[in-house]
Amino acid sequence: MASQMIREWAGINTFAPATQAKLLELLGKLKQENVNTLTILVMGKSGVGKSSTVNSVIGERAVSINPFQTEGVRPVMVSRSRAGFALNIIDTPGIIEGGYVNDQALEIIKCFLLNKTIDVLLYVDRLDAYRVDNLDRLVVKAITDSFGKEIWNKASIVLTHAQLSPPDGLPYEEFFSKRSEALIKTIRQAARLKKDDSQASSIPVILVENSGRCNKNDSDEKVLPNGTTWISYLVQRVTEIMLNGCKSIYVDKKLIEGPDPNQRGKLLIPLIFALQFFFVMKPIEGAIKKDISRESKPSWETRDVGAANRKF
Ligand SMILES: Nc1nc2c(ncn2[C@@H]2O[C@H](COP(=O)(O)OP(=O)(O)OP(=O)(O)O)[C@@H](O)[C@H]2O)c(=O)[nH]1
Repeated sequence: MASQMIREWAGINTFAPATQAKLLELLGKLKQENVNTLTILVMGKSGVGKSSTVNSVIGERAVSINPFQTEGVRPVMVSRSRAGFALNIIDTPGIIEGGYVNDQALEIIKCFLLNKTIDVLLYVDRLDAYRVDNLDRLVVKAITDSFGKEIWNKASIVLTHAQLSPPDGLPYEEFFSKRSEALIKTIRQAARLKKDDSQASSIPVILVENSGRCNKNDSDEKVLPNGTTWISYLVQRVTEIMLNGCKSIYVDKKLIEGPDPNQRGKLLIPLIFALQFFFVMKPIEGAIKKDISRESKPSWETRDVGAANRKF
């Protein structure tokens, strides 16, 4: 029923014909694999370009953009359908406020996601930020604590403001690769991903330029300084993540609330009692018995016993 209410994805017609053709080909590939719905969650710090990226991908101004960081805004799900395929993109507000994770904002996002399935997470940041700081770690940790480590198997980093000239004459690719490595390292550390976690070493990084001044190639497609036609590249990477064999994340009550504190450790109680009995009670009992058997009776006790015997 919900799919009947989804608006047609008309924004795709605003893209260059070459981009449209690639997107429709990718949607066809998903449908071939029996994927008819794709839900993308967009998260990141405030003002990094999350909403702008949603609008760029949808091809219309579906969510509002604010040049000033907005706090306390609710998540928004933009749904569009095309040829029987439903695309949902969930835009979320930044979760950092005053240098800390805003728990209330995080709770609102989690409640919004209840009973939804996250197929792909786009973790958005800016390419033109020159270092990774504690805020990045806090956001990554909050995402991991909320949806589990597995969310990173379904994630990609998105770096906006990608039409830049790197500082100090650094080649574009070198700057991009250094920025990506720093962010991937931070995600691995903050999310505590181990080397054998399937996607830990290969979180894809997608470059995005949301500005209307983004360059275009001869086919009128939006193109980055490294020659990537980024809209179709983004959808291609998203398709690959969708089909990468790792499970999508279903957000249920248990995931949001964490394990039931009343159940936590309940199974360990008999084991703890058994250990206490064998390794604490028994040795103490043994020691007491040994002590009693070794005890030499005091002379007054022996004397009294002798006197008492004589009386009888
Ligand atoms: N030049 C350039 N500007 C961008 C790009 N992406 C976003 N912006 C600008 O950055 C500002 C913030 O963008 P938003 O899309 O509102 O960022 P957000 O992450 O959704 O922000 P919050 O909703 O506050 O968390 C706006 O002024 C955008 O126009 C980009 O790729 N290039």
